[in-house]
Amino acid sequence: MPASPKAEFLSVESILQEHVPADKLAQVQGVLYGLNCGKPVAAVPLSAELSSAAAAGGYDLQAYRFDAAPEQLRPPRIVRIGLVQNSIKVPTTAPFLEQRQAIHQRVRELIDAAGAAGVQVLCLQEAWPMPFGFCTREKVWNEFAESAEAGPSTRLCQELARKHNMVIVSPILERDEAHGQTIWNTAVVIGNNGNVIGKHRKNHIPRVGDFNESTYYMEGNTGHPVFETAFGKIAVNICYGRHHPMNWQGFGLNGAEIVFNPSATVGALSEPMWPIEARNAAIANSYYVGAINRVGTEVFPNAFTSGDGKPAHKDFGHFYGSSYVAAPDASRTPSLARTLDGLLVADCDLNLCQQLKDKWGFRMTARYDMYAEQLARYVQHDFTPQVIRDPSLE
Ligand SMILES: NC(=O)NCCC(=O)O
Repeated sequence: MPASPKAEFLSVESILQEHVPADKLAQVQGVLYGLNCGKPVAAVPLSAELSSAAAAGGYDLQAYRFDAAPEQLRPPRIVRIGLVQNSIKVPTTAPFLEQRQAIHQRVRELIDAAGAAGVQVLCLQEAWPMPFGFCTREKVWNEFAESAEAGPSTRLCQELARKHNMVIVSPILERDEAHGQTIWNTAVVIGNNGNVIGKHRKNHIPRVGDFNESTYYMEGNTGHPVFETAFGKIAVNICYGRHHPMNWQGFGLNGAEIVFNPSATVGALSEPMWPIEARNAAIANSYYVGAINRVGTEVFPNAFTSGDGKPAHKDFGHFYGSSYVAAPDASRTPSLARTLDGLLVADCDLNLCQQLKDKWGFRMTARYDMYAEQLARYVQHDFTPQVIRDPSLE
């Protein structure tokens, strides 16, 4: 009998490993994940202590390495990045403080593991300190919004950034006190000294499926900032922004070397798109992408409808995790599990970005002047599409 689409499985990788004969698996993986410097993306061994802590803590822990070709005039620039995906830890009916504290406790555990693994730049999932209650349209979830500069989640990340000498990207629901308590979907970038370097607000707000986020916050007003950190130039393209190639491009034009894509998305809606979009962005923009998805099924107290004629329900569907890192040379890591919390570690030689620009010349061959001219025309109210109709159709 075919498996029900509702039945959750650990990962595509685990199915391949179980069913593809060992002598064919490397070929299959070579096509699926690409080659980095002519070799499969190599796994990096982590200490036995870290592996035991992951097993005891019930989370997936994987580590890989992306190389660049040796250069004569520059040393390698290797940065160890970490992606964290986590489920909520107590039911959405629990007191909000208890919910946030339980998530904080788990994320502290995962960041401490990343610190012990030597991670230098880490990114958490979208709206990590809260359940993703935006499906409900109930405004009560706004209570989880906090100050980007001084809220409890920023303070926790500042403490951990100092402790581990780590840059931490912390995507939260932001309450902007200075502007009439406006709510934003914001990624706070905390430097390795524990300082807030800056923040980026989600540019594109979904209006699809149960992602009723436009009920809560508006399109961001921070453009495409790149944050120059002690470990490289990073940027954050929050979730639904990954469907917009020009959004990815904006971070590339500002010089990003690593773009994180903290997300919250569910299987029925987007899983076939997930392995493609971030990877394509890495290729097209000659930078690394760390794609992070929430994990687990979150059930809410009150039923809501999806506006599709189907019965009211209390959950969003399954957040399928599957976080991965994609490199500018089209190679990528395998995914973290679809059903477990996880920490993905990847060593990225940033020299690969320039090497791919030199090899493929995507930036150089782009026709920005032509695109700019078309866009300038397109945004005019009297724009008419450039269509040349076959006269024989008359
Ligand atoms: N959080 C969010 O923007 N989700 C939208 C759904 C998707 O982009 O897959």
